[in-house]
Amino acid sequence: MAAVTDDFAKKCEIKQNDTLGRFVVALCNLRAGETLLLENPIVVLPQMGDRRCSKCFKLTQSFCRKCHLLALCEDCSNHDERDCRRLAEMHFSADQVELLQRKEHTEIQPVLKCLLLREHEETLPLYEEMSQMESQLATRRGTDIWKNYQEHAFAPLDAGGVLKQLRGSADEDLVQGLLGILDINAYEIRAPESGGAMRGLYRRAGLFAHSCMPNLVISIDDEKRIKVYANRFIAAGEILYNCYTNVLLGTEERRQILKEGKCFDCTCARCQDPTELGTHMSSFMCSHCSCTGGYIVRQPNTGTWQCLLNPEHTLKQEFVSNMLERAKEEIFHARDDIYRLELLLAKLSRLLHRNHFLMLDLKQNIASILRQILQNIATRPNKKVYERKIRLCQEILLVLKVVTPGISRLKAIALYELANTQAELARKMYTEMEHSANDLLAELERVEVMLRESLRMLLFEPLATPEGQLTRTMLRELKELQDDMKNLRESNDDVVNQ
Ligand SMILES: C[S@@+](CC[C@H](N)C(=O)[O-])C[C@H]1O[C@@H](n2cnc3c(N)ncnc32)[C@H](O)[C@@H]1O
Repeated sequence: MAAVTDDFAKKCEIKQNDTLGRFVVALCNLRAGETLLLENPIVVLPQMGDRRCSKCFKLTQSFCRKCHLLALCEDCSNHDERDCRRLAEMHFSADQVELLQRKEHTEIQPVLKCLLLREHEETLPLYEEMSQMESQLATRRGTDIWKNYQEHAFAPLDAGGVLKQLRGSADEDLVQGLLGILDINAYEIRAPESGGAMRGLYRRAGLFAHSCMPNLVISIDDEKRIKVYANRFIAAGEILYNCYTNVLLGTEERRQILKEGKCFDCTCARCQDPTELGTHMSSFMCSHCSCTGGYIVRQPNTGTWQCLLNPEHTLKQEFVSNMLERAKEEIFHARDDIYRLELLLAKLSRLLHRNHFLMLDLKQNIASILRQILQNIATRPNKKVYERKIRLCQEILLVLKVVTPGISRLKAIALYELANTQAELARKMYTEMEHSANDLLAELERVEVMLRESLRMLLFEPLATPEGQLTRTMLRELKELQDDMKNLRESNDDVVNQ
């Protein structure tokens, strides 16, 4: 059952306008890191196309043997008793069950879970609140996603006789509306299997408007409870913004995801700025010979790609789209191969700005492979491997500092990676006698500053999250670092006193 903390009522106000629909503003000044909302989900559902056990959420193709309609894996013996009983009393024929259980009709499950909220007195208020949420029904009508839901949710639910057995009426618009509400409002949550994802719908957390420069951080713990906190000081009256997409994508990509997935055009400061706040995360290098150092950016009003130094130097949209498609494909094929990734990075650096989102993607890929190499003691990596990873972390951090100012998980993790690698390199150089004890101490002092900065951001994360766990590891590592520094200082004092 969804529980909302008092924080939201005390610190937030729900407003409405023509552009945003309902949105949330701060009722009072908020400190960086201050919690605004802790909330349990109304429903937890698989991502589109997946089928998950109603009890443990593992991927499955099995169904409950009593109700026949809700998924239940072989390891679980039961799911919500009320839902099971309600569906079992509908007594579907073998043909109906066969239709409703078909592999391709995965979207039946989310619709059923939502409609079942309406069947019980206790959950009816949740259903009513959920049905107030934005569904973008009119915008989605007749689109591909509508047709997909028609085929894999409404048609089988209708033909299988489920809709007419439910308490209230349920027509095509209701089914499409519920699926729209999930697509527009649900948050991605971690699935039981590593790297997997599913969705959670929250009463209050779904009300925050979007900005590509958000002032909120969203974190969902292992119990699927959402925590929303301020990433910077927020003055009373400011609109509270979450980011619905990946901040490390370029403007066109972010806007396309928002348009297709959430049905609106983002007008935030970053989307309006052709240089993306000076980061050039979507800029091309101007290859005109008279134009060294010129960057070609997309003008948001006209959509033309023009050099900032010389506006006559332009690129055609078709060239840009094809080039990016090709680059994405090459990155995909080069994944896990550090040599190919480095070669691609060098090749693309002649076409794309060093901070272009695809360059950042490549740099993150390379940094992650370098992490694995450095963790493997047997490979005895040389100094250059550490230095390359440090350089990449620094380059990524420079961009993150602009696009995720304030408290940021991404920035905290990049800083931790940098600090860790710098500490390892300093220790290695000391062991190999390339560093004196004083050099090592100075380096570890710099690392300590970075670790503390990273920890200051991660301390707001709930413990039952990967970042919360990382915080524990970091606290231990910080203590070990401080012990090392103490020993180094003491051994220095011994030398001086002799
Ligand atoms: C998760 S809902 C937010 C709550 C919603 N406004 C409501 O009334 O229930 C997302 C929807 O809010 C609107 N929205 C959110 N952020 C927006 C923005 N920056 N610009 C325009 N519309 C926005 C869009 O209609 C979008 O589909």
